Amino acid sequence: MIELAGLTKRYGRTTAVQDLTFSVRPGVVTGFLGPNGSGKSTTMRMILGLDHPSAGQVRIDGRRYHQLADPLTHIGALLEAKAVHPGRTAYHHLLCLAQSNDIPLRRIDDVLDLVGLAGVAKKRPKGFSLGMGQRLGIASALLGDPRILMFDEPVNGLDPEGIQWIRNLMKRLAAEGRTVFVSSHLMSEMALTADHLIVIGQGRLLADTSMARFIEENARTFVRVRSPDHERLRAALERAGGRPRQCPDGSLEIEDLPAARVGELAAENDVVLHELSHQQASLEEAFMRLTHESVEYHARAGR
Ligand SMILES: Nc1ncnc2c1ncn2[C@@H]1O[C@H](COP(=O)(O)OP(=O)(O)OP(=O)(O)O)[C@@H](O)[C@H]1O
Repeated sequence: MIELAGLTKRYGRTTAVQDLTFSVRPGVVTGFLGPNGSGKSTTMRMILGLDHPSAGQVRIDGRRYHQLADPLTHIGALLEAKAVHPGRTAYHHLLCLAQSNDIPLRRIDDVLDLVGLAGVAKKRPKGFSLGMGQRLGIASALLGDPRILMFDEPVNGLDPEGIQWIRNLMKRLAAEGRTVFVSSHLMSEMALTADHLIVIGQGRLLADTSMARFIEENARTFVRVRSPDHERLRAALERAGGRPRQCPDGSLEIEDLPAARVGELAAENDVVLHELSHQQASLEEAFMRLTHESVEYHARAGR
């Protein structure tokens, strides 16, 4: 478990992170979302003890990062995929990490296998593709077999196969009972991966909730209906207490009647339907609504 209490970071006049209090729990993938510059990387660096908080604290399984005897066996992280010595082979890179953290050397082959890099273990990372670099970063994070994993933008720049591989890996790690904390700008990907969400804006906590609840609370769901006889349909919907909205494409949107009721009303009134669909709001829409103000603030400040 990762626990943040009143975590704050100021850089001169900029407050990058302000009074963040939340916990990241084991057994689920927790997504970490926020607009550009909202403080995600700064928060992650403080969790790893790479940045010193101006106020507040972070606990990793109840202890500060610097109090952990062999940190890599408690928490593994991928922050900068390219933070690898270019002159060392993939194997040698992992060997240095294992030796300096008292990790059994057999773990090197295990993680190389796990991330699919066994065949290039003796190659230097400077020739690696972006996807291979990410895999080596993930191998480093997994080397100490930690119960907590943290990934900053792990799918950045990856192809669909690489993205799917990382998604399945995260889910598997969480299913093993580990704590998985991951940031991403790809909303559609986050919607498929995360069970729980932490959302920040301008360094402050905006939401700490399940994925389903976040979407339900921050985005609109409605029924879309299309008919060649939409005036009669509209009248029937209004008689039933609905308030259909006419869209420019000729369809009607109804927020206050369920799809089944709209279908029944159409049948009762002999109205032909060309479309009847429940429109599920997306994570992206929910995120945009919630963070709109912080983005606006930045745009105004920029001007
Ligand atoms: N070392 C630093 N010195 C000064 N300001 C910094 C430093 N690191 C971050 N900041 C500022 O703190 C704020 C938060 O930055 P941070 O990189 O944590 O955001 P982020 O959410 O990770 O952004 P992105 O999604 O763009 O990666 C920004 O205003 C940034 O300019």
